[in-house]
Amino acid sequence: MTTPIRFELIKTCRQTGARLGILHTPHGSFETPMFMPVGTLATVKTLSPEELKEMGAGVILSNTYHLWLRPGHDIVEEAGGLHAFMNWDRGILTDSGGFQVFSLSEFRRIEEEGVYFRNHLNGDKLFLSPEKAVEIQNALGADIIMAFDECPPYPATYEYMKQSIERTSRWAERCLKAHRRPNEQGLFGIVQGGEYEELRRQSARDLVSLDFPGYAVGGLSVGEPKEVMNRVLEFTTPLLPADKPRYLMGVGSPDSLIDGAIRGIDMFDCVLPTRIGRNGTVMTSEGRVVIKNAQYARDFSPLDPNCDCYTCRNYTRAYIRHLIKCDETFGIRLTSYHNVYFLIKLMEQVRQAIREDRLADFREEFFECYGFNKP
Ligand SMILES: Cc1cccc2c(=O)nc(N)[nH]c12
Repeated sequence: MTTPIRFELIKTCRQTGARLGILHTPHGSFETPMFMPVGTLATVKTLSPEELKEMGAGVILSNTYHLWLRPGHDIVEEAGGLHAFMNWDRGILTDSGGFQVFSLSEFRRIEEEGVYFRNHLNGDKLFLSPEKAVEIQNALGADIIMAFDECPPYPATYEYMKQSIERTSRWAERCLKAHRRPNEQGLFGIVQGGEYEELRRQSARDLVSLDFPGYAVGGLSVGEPKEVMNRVLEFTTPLLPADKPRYLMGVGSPDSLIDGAIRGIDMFDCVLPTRIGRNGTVMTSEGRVVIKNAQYARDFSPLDPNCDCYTCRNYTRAYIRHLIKCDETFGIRLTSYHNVYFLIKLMEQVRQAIREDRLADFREEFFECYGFNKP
């Protein structure tokens, strides 16, 4: 069987153990560690594929649950799959829908066969199973698809977590059996187990024994403190094969991307840049800027003096503040463009620091400027 997804390890940072790699996919090869912008409904909100390409995006996300409901995976399949439908010819990854069911829908019941819940748009009763989640993703045609998992709430008891990861492992095996296009779409397993090292070990052991082409660390970025996330990564990533990609789901903020890379993560995704961009908050090399604040009314400097993106080269804080205050759509396009660009460029700096074996030094410099070390 030809593997559609291959991870090439280029080097390991001597200072931190972070990895520099290349993720080879049927739609191109992309350097890691990488940030993947989220385009839930087949669009990275307000940004065009050309803009995403010019900023260097390689793999973008879309979502099984949402596209199943609207427009329907059958329509996307008839369009020729997600790449044709959204005019994106680089990499696409779809999440399996499990997480969205738990975070979006009311009234849900989890059974061995799958999850019963209500459509968050109209209240209709729905059922999603490992087989259905893979069928939808096979129709959508992403290069990387995710196993159907339960992302337990945080915190969860050891007992609840144990029965949850054992079911998630059984679901993962069912996903592998249901996968119709293993030569074109790489199916990743999702390691769960919360903050319990023993359960993370058991989940990783189960999934690695099924030999997935890649692995995600799930169940994080669900409200746990950052030190819990970092501790869980410290004992989880070493359990995963060094020659396979490691994807930390739903992360994240600039500091979490750096700390995740240091702990051996290769791929990240998060709605943060476009979500906070839509309410006028931007990430800059000197920390977050809430552009609506009155202090920027006459500030004719760029959002970020150290950024060379389209927004920062052409517009001022005063102008962008004006647009956001007036609910002008162009305003959130400018903030979203800058925020996605900021995280993609941050990962370029992380990769360069790995090449130079100085990611720990880079972390200190970045945290100092960004304000994470400030009391
Ligand atoms: C999107 C996301 C964020 C955070 C965690 C998870 C998870 O555990 N499982 C899935 N399928 N998705 C997740």
